[in-house]
Parts: sequence; C-alpha cells; structure tokens
Amino acid sequence: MSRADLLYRETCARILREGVWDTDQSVRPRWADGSPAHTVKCFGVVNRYDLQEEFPLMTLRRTYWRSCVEELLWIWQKKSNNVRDLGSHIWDSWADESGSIGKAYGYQLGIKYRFPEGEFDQVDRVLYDLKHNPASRRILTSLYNFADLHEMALYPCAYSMTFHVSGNRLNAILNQRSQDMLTANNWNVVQYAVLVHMLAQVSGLVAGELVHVIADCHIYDRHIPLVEQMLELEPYPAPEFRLDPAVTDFYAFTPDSVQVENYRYHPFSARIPVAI
Ligand SMILES: Nc1nc(=O)c2c([nH]1)NC[C@@H]1CN(c3ccc(C(=O)N[C@@H](CCC(=O)O)C(=O)O)cc3)CN21
Ligand SMILES: O=c1ccn([C@H]2C[C@H](O)[C@@H](COP(=O)(O)O)O2)c(=O)[nH]1
Repeated sequence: MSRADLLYRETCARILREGVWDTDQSVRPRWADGSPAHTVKCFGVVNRYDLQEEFPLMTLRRTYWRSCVEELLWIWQKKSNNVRDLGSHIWDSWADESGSIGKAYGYQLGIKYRFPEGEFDQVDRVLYDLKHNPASRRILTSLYNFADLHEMALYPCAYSMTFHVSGNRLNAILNQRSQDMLTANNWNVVQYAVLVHMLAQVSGLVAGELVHVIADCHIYDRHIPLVEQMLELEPYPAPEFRLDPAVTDFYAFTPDSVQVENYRYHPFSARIPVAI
C-alpha cells in the first residue's frame, strides 16, 4: 500500500477534523466567478517520505507525474519564468501577455552569485557542493528573494530546499509556505522526490529522505466534497520508479529519463477548480 496515500489521507483528515476556517477573514485568492476562495487549514504539517522505500506517487487519484517533471525541469534546469517554455498550461492564469510569470521560480534559480571558487547560480552551487563538499551544512536554495517579490505574479510557495548528505544518502527538506492539498500536494511531493533522485544520481549518491515542511496546509471550500470522496478509497500499492541510469549530467535529464511502471490509480472524473 502506498505510504504517500496514507500520509495524504492523514493530512487531509487532520485538516477536516481540526482545521480552522478563514471564512471570517478577507482572503486574496478568488474562484473564476469572482467569489473569495476560502480554506480550512492546519499550521506546521511535516510529512517524511523515505525514497528508498517507495516512490511517493499517490493512487487515490492520478497524479500527472510527467507534467510534474516538466514543471520541475522548467524551473530547475531551464531556469525559465516563461510559460511558453513549459509543456502544460498550469501556469497560464498567472502569466502576462509575453508569457512571463515575473521574477519567480526559474528566474531566481538562474541568478548568479559570487563564491570563493567563482560565480554560480543556486542550482550549479548545489551540484558543486554535492560533489566537492558533501559534508557541508550550507547546501540549500531559496526562491524567496524579497528584493524581487513585487515583480512576481505569485510569491513562491515551495520556496526552499535544504540538502543533506549522510553516508551515501542524499536527504532534503522542502520548505513550503502554502499548500493547496487537492491541486498540488502530491504534485509538489512527486516533483521534489524526482529532483532528489536526479541530484543524487549525478552526484554519485542515492536518494534518501524527503521531509516536506508545510506552514499553511489548506483545503479550499469547493474542494471539500472531492477530498472527502478520495478519503473513502483504498490505496493501491506504490508504483515503481526508474531514472535512466545513463544520465550523469543534471542538464541532460529530459522528461523521458523518468519512467513509472505499474501505476494503478482510482478514476477521478471531476474537474478541479483552481483558485487564482
Ligand atoms: N490555488 C492554487 N493552487 C495551486 O496548486 C497552484 C496555484 N494556485 N498557482 C500556481 C500553481 C499552479 N499549479 C497547478 C495548477 C493546475 C494544476 C492542474 O490543473 N492539475 C490537473 C491536471 C494537470 C495536467 O493535466 O497535467 C490535475 O488533475 O492535477 C496543477 C498545478 C500549482 N499552483
Ligand atoms: O507549487 C505550488 C504552488 C502553489 N500552491 C498553492 C498554495 C495556495 O493555495 C496558492 C497560492 O496562494 P498564496 O495566497 O500565495 O499562498 O497556490 C501550491 O500548493 N503549490
């Protein structure tokens, strides 16, 4: 049985049982019809995924894992902030006429900074440190650049990764300030699990633990019946994950480098409205 499903069920059940509604407050997100998108939320959720044990793809509904990988490579490899470089349309609602989402995500990872060994962007610095200073406690990235927030269409949600090598295992903490449980929880978990596998492989390590720390973990009001239906389902076993072992350069990965086998999931016919 997929552990990712169990963690998902526990997190949603906790929000529905103990969560606090923001209905009495004025909130930023809107539904397509203009009405406020309220949530019920819990603070400070921590979910741990052992990537040696299983690939954390949920089975309670289908996660479009290939789109997750495409978005991951758009941010971490292409370092793009333009939706025209992304295969899917998930970011279109936040893009301007030129396709830009502003100085967010990929744009931040592409900025170069000075280090004793020369100039690196955040991704190249992580790759350098994993190879040359794996014992370092300073291997992290952050997209939360206050100087540029006013030029971002949406402030980064999954905003920081902290990497940690113990033995030959690469562990990571994903820090997320805000999480829409139905639309993107498993989406975010899957893409950062793939990132840990990719970085481990090109650094001569194996993927260890992914610790997902979520500050505001919420379910939107219009998602509640859909989540309740999912909580009734029995999870299937987790699928198998395979990353093309021939790839040794992070920039050589493509969506085709990732294979998922025996992915069984429950049908989910409803369209998920996304709060803008
Ligand atoms: N309210 C909100 N929730 C989010 O999860 C979210 C935002 N806003 N804004 C920025 C990005 C965009 N994200 C999105 C937006 C849409 C889908 C989505 O439509 N997913 C569908 C199918 C995707 C596909 O066909 O590839 C799904 O069924 O999961 C996923 C992530 C995640 N983020
Ligand atoms: O990767 C992502 C991107 C966005 N989200 C969700 C979390 C919130 O529901 C909205 C962002 O609204 P804020 O008011 O800026 O918090 O998008 C996500 O879960 N994962």
